[in-house]
Amino acid sequence: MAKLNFGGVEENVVTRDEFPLAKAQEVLKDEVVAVIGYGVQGPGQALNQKENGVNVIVGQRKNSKSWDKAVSDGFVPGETLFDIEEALQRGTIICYLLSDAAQIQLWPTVKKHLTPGKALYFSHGFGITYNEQTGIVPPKDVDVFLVAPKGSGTSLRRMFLQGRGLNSSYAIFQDATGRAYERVVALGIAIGSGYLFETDFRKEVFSDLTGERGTLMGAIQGIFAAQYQVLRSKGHSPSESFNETVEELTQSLMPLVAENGMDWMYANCSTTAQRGALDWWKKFRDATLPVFTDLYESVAAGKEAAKSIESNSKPDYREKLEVELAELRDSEMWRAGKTVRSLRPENQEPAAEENQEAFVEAVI
Ligand SMILES: NC(=O)c1ccc[n+]([C@@H]2O[C@H](COP(=O)([O-])OP(=O)(O)OC[C@H]3O[C@@H](n4cnc5c(N)ncnc54)[C@H](O)[C@@H]3O)[C@@H](O)[C@H]2O)c1
Ligand SMILES: CC(C)(O)[C@@H](O)C(=O)O
Ligand SMILES: [Mg+2]
Ligand SMILES: [Mg+2]
Repeated sequence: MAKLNFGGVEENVVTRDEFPLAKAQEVLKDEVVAVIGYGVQGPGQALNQKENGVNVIVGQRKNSKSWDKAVSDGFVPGETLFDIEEALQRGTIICYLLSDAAQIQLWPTVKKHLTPGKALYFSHGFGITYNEQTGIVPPKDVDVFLVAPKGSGTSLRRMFLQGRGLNSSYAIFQDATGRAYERVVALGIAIGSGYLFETDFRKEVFSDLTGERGTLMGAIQGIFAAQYQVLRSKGHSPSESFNETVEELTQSLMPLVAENGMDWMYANCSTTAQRGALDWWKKFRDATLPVFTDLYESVAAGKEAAKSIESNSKPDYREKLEVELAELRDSEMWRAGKTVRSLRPENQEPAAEENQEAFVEAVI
């Protein structure tokens, strides 16, 4: 394992140089990897493994949209696609990729098939860390580990197809066979990770829940909404407000941050912009610090897990989520965004004009 220096702190990292795909294939050659669940992570992880030469099968409820998707992705019923219980029985490594709430419901069935020497794989520390709420307590004679891609399953698949790799964390909770390390790292490489950094189950779930509620998803929408509201209330048009809040960030400035860091993005903006950003960023940090602290405490106390379990275990949770997503989609800001996206030259097609017209009608 390589030790790399991250801003002055040494950490364990597994790279593809050190653990190439051929080594992963060798480690996994006698395994049957059963991917249980074919939602967002399931397809990315299953297809990448399959194309990386791993013996992978999918377990999914029959008569579901995800079952049909697995078929159209090339998994063959009775050969590489089975109902969940049969896949659990056939698999030597169980990749538990149902939604975190569904993992609770199905746990008694999964547990039944965890015979000695098998491995239980997660992509989140949720089920194990919050086991008082989930009831997920694996038998002692199986390996238990995780590989958590740091991004959407959609990105995992897209980056794989582009010859790139999404980074993932990995953690071992239980090493019953003495092979947990090589198994988890081999899986991490096989699903298409660019590299793997070490964590534990608790840290993975605490950081992940904080990140998605914070800067990655919750905070970013909150900051967008606040700035957009101020600009609109001061008489700026939707197109100007959206461009100055979202479009410029995603299309122009974030790619520069991704490439070479914040100071480099700043250095590629005017000295006027740099002066202002350097003056204001600490005010934003100080204003949001208490919110982030509350958020972390809520995560660490298990309150965020409880809320997710409670709402996502209801039979109509998909419909309820869809109502809330529609609220975002139907807000003026994101309707303006739809028009703005349609105007990108690469998206120019006749439909763009319809969008423009629809938006003009809706806003004026
Ligand atoms: N979505 C992501 O990109 C992402 C990223 C990193 C980690 N993760 C983690 O990966 C795991 C899987 O997440 P996901 O977002 O892919 O899940 P998901 O919400 O897309 O659901 C996965 C599958 O669960 C099935 N399912 C739902 N309820 C069920 C039930 N009661 N019985 C049987 N099947 C049921 C669905 O049909 C679907 O195929 C979770 O632990 C999640 O936290 C997800
Ligand atoms: C893709 C995310 C936000 O990183 C993941 O954590 C999830 O839960 O979907
Ligand atoms: Mg998450
Ligand atoms: Mg995440």
